[in-house]
Amino acid sequence: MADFTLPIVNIAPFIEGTPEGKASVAREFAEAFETVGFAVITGHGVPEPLTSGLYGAATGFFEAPLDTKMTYSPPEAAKSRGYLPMGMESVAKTLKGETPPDLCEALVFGMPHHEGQEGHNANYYPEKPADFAGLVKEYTGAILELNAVLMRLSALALDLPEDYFDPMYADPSLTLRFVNYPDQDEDPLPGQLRYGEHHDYGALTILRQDSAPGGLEVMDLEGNWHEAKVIPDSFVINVGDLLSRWTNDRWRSTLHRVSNPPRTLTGTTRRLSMVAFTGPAGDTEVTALPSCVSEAAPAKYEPVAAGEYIMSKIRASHDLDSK
Ligand SMILES: O=C(O)CCC(=O)C(=O)O
Ligand SMILES: [Fe+2]
Repeated sequence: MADFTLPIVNIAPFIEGTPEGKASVAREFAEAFETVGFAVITGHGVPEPLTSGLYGAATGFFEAPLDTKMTYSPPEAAKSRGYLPMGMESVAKTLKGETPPDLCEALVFGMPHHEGQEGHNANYYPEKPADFAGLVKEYTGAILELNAVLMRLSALALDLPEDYFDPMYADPSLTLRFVNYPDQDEDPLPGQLRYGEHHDYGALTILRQDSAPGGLEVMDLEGNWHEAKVIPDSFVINVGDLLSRWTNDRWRSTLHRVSNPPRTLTGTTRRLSMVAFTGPAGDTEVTALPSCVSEAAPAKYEPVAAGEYIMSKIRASHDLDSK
């Protein structure tokens, strides 16, 4: 347990763009995703004041009374936007059937520039703190820029031309999920966690976590859970089911969860994460990448449309498929 660390990859040499720098970052990226399915990236170029400003705004939102927060909860059953109070979601249901609700509340945004387009609902932007909407839009732009870099890096790491994914990411998908894990005044139920074990659904997830106790844990190949240490000014990147499937399982979509803080701690253990789930345009047909199939390793999966695949996972997490 003590010696497990997620691979740390400084991507600045890729962004700066010498061929040797790019090739060496791509090798580190490939190694991380083929073995652990996670990497911690530094040198990413997202301005720290933007990230920490938004972190502060999201913290302020969750401090509002529940009835204020509920005014941002949408009417539809499978909620992929707005406020999701505690008790709404049990993410481990996607794997294990009935499980107790996760000990978190969330505020979710879809892509600002998709709002109002067919198949895309409007976002709910809190009025307070002031300029939350502006910060969300600015951060979305910065994360999409980073994601475009990461997908070019992914292409090289998968032995594809650097611009291979560009057409599928001209109009990418992005869901921004702010998650608040409150203090736990009462004992959790048996098996109840801050966020149950799960795989992410999409392509790359870009996560900013904070250093409060009761944090992200990642499963290794032997089935042991390990704490993901928090590196300042970094993002945790992981491979979701869609990207793993795209690579014909060459890259791992690794099981992870958020643990409860130890009951012995006094003082606050409240934790806030900012999670960006990214993917290609919703109508992208995801079929095994040419560099990931061979006679010895034929394609394992049927082609799927990216957007439909992710929606089916969201429905399962809300237990709607069985109703
Ligand atoms: O809060 C975290 O560190 C991870 C959250 C997570 O895994 C998710 O939202 O999918
Ligand atoms: Fe996750």
